[in-house]
Amino acid sequence: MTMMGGGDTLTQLGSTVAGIMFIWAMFKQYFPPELQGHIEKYAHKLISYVYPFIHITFYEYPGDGFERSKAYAAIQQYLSTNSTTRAKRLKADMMRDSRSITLSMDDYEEITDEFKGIKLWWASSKNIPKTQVFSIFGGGEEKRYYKLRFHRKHRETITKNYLNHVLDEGKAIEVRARQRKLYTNNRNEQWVGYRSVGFRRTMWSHVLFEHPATFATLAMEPNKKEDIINDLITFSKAKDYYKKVGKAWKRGYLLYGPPGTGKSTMIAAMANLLEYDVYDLELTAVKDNTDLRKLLIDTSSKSIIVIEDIDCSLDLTGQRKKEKDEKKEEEKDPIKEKMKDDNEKSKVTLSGLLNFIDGLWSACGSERIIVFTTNYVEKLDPALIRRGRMDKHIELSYCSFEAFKVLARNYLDLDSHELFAKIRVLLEETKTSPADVAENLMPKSAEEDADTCLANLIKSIEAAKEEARLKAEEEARLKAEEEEKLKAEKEEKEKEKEKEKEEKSAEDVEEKKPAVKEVKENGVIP
Ligand SMILES: Nc1ncnc2c1ncn2[C@@H]1O[C@H](COP(=O)(O)OP(=O)(O)OP(=O)(O)O)[C@@H](O)[C@H]1O
Ligand SMILES: [Mg+2]
Repeated sequence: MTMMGGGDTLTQLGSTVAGIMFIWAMFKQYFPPELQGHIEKYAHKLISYVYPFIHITFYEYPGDGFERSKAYAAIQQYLSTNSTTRAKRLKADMMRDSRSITLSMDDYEEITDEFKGIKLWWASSKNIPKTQVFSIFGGGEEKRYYKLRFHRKHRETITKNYLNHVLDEGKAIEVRARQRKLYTNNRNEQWVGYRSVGFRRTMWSHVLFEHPATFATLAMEPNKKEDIINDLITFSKAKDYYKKVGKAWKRGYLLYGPPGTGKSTMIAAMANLLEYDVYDLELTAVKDNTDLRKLLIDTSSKSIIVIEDIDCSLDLTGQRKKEKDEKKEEEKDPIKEKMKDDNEKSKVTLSGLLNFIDGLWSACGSERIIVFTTNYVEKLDPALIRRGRMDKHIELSYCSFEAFKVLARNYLDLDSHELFAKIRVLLEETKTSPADVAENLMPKSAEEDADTCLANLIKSIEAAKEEARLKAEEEARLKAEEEEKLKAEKEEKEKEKEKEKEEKSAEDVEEKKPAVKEVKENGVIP
């Protein structure tokens, strides 16, 4: 492969011509205007004859310079895979958020590329400004750019096809190499902080997403699991379908069930299956509906937006009422006031949240999954979880025998064991969460083997069973006592009523007597 193509001599020629043009610009005032026109016309002809190339420059930070150009990033990816075998001087770099070293073309290096038999030259370079401006975010002091050079007769093909090819290819490489991220939303005040130093607002902070959970390790009935996996994969491939039916390309999942049944684990498994980023939205840190919308707009496609324990984050009307009451008592205490300011309550309303999920704004960006988790599905507003908002409702419940088998395989590499039958019966009788089962199956010391772990599990379930039995007994006893008490009270009341009745009838008799006497006295009785 050629490193410095035939274009190199032409480049030199080009700069010579440019030099001549510069001198011409200085002296042209001494020529009469008609002659000027003639000279320029022929000069341009001459230039295009000896220098038939077109240059296109792609800056890393175009425009105001805060946002890195997407085209530059894509070209960098494209060239780094295409150039490492060809360029002599390479630059090793630890890409942001990546753990491995990536190689790219060093500054002032040039490589050739070929597209449909057309030869092109890519050069990387940078402008160093005369005044050094300090910038902590890079991109401020040096302006890096890539320059593409090609023969002008290929203009059509290059601008229409080749550039698209480079951008698409670059993006695809980026997606393949990308490290997935777990984001969480910052409090509103922190956005302003970032803005004041001239960096673009960051509403989300992130770390690398490295949760090891997969659907293979998730304990759940196999057919239910299969169903969810199919649903997710169908969704991720349904771009054209969603377009056809006129729906935004997104899907809502509601995960509900008791604590420790794998709701959070399932979200991680979903992200790993589809290779999506995860946005963990903390609703209580969102100031109001407008901020909620801004957060939504700032999420990327191919992502899962998660709101955990939605029933707790969304105590909407009650929350504000309580705040007012508290204010009266605390007004004189400055420390408490300050503390309250710090955890100022969110003013996100139910309608704000509904809009977040399927309002007009939710359609910007695509390929997004929204997941709610809750322990109490019955507490949620029906509007929030109706189909169309939360399309699929998934119940995660206590550990079944099938789910136990998955855990036994994960934790102990066991497919069967003589104790399985006993465990099956116990699991059917007692509500045990997969988290509890998993905890017991994990060896606690080097001496513990599968047998001891299973025995531990049995012991633990039996203890839980005993506890549940005692609790049920206690409850039954309390209930019986309560009933007894109620019955006694009722009897007491009835007795009292009886007594009242008797007294009343006795009084009536007393009252009637004088009336008769009176009548008799008047002598009206027949
Ligand atoms: N179905 C499951 N399959 C495999 N592991 C599970 C499962 N359920 C729970 N676990 C284990 O138990 C732990 C707790 O589970 P997880 O955090 O997913 O529960 P959760 O349903 O989100 O609970 P909560 O409602 O309290 O948030 C996990 O670390 C995981 O190892
Ligand atoms: Mg959870």
